[in-house]
Amino acid sequence: MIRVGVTGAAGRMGRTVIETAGDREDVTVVFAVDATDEETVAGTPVHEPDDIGALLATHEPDAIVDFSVPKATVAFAEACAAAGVPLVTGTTGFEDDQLDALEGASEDVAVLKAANFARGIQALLSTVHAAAEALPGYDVELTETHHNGKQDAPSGTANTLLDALAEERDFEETYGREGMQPREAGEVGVHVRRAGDVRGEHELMFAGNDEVVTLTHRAEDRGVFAAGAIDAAVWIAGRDPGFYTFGDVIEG
Ligand SMILES: NC(=O)C1=CN([C@@H]2O[C@H](COP(=O)(O)OP(=O)(O)OC[C@H]3O[C@@H](n4cnc5c(N)ncnc54)[C@H](OP(=O)(O)O)[C@@H]3O)[C@@H](O)[C@H]2O)C=CC1
Ligand SMILES: O=C(O)C1=N[C@H](C(=O)O)C[C@H](O)C1
Repeated sequence: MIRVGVTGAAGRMGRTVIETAGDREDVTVVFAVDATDEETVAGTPVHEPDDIGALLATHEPDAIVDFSVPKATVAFAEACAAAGVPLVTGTTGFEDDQLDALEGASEDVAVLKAANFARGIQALLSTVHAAAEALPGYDVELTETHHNGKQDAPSGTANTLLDALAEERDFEETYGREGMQPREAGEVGVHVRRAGDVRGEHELMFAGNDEVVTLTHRAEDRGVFAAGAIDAAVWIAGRDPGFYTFGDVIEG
């Protein structure tokens, strides 16, 4: 049984992590942190972000599971590095300097960052490489859909899919189109939709002249992300410092 602290605890994902952990026997939540005014989340008392150093020292958790906002994640990573507590973060929307800060923390402690903790996305990533290799010259367009509360665009997962595609071919991204804007050779259109409470949908289309292949992942419940993040926390407990991905967890 590992002991974790949850940051961003009162958000859509943090709350789901605490609820999911309550149904598992390999993890227990020892503290929760959020900027909210709520006193508890799913029965767990919520502490202020500034308390993170003291919480790490008092509870000595095996890992932190973070779904918050980029600025807060960087502060938590620095506190984790100082306390020697591994960090698992699913937060997305980082600027380059914030990514540098996370990598800096990973010199002192294990840090695992994943834009998507659904196992299906790991399978989709492998398929992207295979499709791009098998379908040279086919046009590619990426569409992602999320709930109306999502802050960052395109999604972290969309960027991860584009990174995977970039390992196979050169392209320029174009974000939406309007007016007289025909498709340029070698571009990948990226399309962002925000509506309702869609948990997260990503579709990568490969189109030739007479055929279309679409690779689609649809998360139907946030529990799928929470389960993967908790699996990552179990995996990272006791690991050496370093910067890890969810792919490392899947590979075992
Ligand atoms: N990797 C993955 O599998 C997934 C990643 N995500 C990502 O996780 C992140 C969170 O998503 P979601 O839960 O939907 O977002 P929410 O906005 O619902 O939750 C974020 C929470 O973080 C809190 N917060 C803000 N500032 C701080 C701070 N300084 N310290 C502690 N908590 C703080 C917010 O509080 P307040 O509202 O009061 O500001 C809020 O409760 C996003 O970046 C999202 O893209 C989401 C789903 C899956
Ligand atoms: O904000 C969300 O909800 C999600 N964010 C992640 C992302 O930006 O890729 C993962 C998932 O799609 C849900």
